[in-house]
Amino acid sequence: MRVRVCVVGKPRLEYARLGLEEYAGRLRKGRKFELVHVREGTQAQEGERLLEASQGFVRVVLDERGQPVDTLTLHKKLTQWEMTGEKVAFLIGGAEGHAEETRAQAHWLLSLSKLTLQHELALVVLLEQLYRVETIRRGEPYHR
Ligand SMILES: C[S@@+](CC[C@H](N)C(=O)[O-])C[C@H]1O[C@@H](n2cnc3c(N)ncnc32)[C@H](O)[C@@H]1O
Repeated sequence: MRVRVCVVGKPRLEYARLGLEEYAGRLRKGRKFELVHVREGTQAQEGERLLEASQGFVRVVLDERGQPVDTLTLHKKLTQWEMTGEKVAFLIGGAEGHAEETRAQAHWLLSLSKLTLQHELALVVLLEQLYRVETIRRGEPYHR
């Protein structure tokens, strides 16, 4: 299955760059994984760019107001989409968060926690969770 992560801007923080490298590297060995950075701008411009980058994909919009899930639920959702041949895109907003229009286009509004995370940190957490799901899919002992 094709999984794309669309994120506003490129990570500037060193820890985020390292986390991104680590988990994006691991993910590229599994499912068809793509990372798309869209240019920063106004909230509306960023929203348009995120929607354009995820055209034709099931859109999972990451937002603290979304549905909180555990890793096994995320795994189940991805498996369902894989079985129906969908491509899935995860959208991470910029410093101002997502525009209302972006949220309105979500197939699923997903929360990583109730806490507001800096967007580069949210990206690293998402990638680690996608990697965790991948290891569950492959029956590897990473997830406990
Ligand atoms: C700094 S946050 C934006 C905060 C903004 N005040 C808001 O109301 O959304 C930047 C991006 O990181 C992601 N993010 C931050 N915390 C999150 C969380 N708890 N769950 C899911 N995504 C989160 C979202 O994609 C969000 O658009």
